[in-house]
Amino acid sequence: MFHDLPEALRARMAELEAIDARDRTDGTPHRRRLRQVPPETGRFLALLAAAAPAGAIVEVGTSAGYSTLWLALAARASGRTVTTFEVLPEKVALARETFARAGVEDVVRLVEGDARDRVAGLDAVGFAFLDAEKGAYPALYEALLPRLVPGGLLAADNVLSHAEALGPFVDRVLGDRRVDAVVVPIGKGVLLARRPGARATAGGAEPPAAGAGKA
Ligand SMILES: C[S@@+](CC[C@H](N)C(=O)[O-])C[C@H]1O[C@@H](n2cnc3c(N)ncnc32)[C@H](O)[C@@H]1O
Repeated sequence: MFHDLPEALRARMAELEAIDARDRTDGTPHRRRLRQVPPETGRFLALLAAAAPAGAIVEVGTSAGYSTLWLALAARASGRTVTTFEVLPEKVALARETFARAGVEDVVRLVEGDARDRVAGLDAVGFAFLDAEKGAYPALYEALLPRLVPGGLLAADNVLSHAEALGPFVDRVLGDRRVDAVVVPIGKGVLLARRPGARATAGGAEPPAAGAGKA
C-alpha cells in the first residue's frame, strides 16, 4: 500500500501536511485548523483497515480528508469503500477537493452532516475510525459498536493528547465486556477496540500445521 503511492495522492498528502503544520503555529482559529492525524497514525490506520474483516470502512471527522486518503489506500488494497462524515461545510469543500485531486473519488463516499444522526443507517462495518469532537465519542461509540461485524475494529484518536477529556470514555471502553481494547501510544494515542466473534483465519479453519498429515 505504501510503496509507489500515486503521485497525485502523494502530492495532496504533502500539501495537507504543510497546511496542518502551519495551522498549528500561526494562530489559525480552531474551527479552521485541519487537526490531522500524523503520518504514522495514518499508516497505522491503513494497516488496520486493510486487515479488518469484510465490511465497510467508516470515518467520523473528515476535515480536509488527510486521514481519509490513508483509509482510501486500504480500501483499494482490500476491495471496499470508505464512508466519511464531516459536519462543517467549509471542511466538506476542502475534502471534496482532496478526493478529486488525489484521484480517490471511486473509493470514498463523503457524507455531510452530524454523524450522530447518520451512523444508524450503516450496517456491516469492518473498520471504524473516530476523530471528531471529543464530547461526541461516547455516543458515536455506542452507535457504531452494534454495527461492527464480528471481529470488526474501532479506533479512536487523541486518547493520550486529550487524556483528561477522554479519560472516562477510555476507561469505559477498556472495561466494556463487549470488546477487547487497548491504548496504542502512536501519534496522539489511539484507542483500539475489537468486537469478538470472528475466527482468526479465512474460512473459519486453522491452516494445517507444517508437516501435518505426515507419518
Ligand atoms: C480532528 S478533525 C479530523 C481530522 C481528520 N480525521 C484527519 O486526520 O485528517 C475533526 C473533524 O471532525 C468534524 N466533526 C466533529 N464532530 C463531528 C460530528 N459529530 N459529525 C461529523 N463531523 C464531525 C470537525 O468538523 C472536524 O473537521
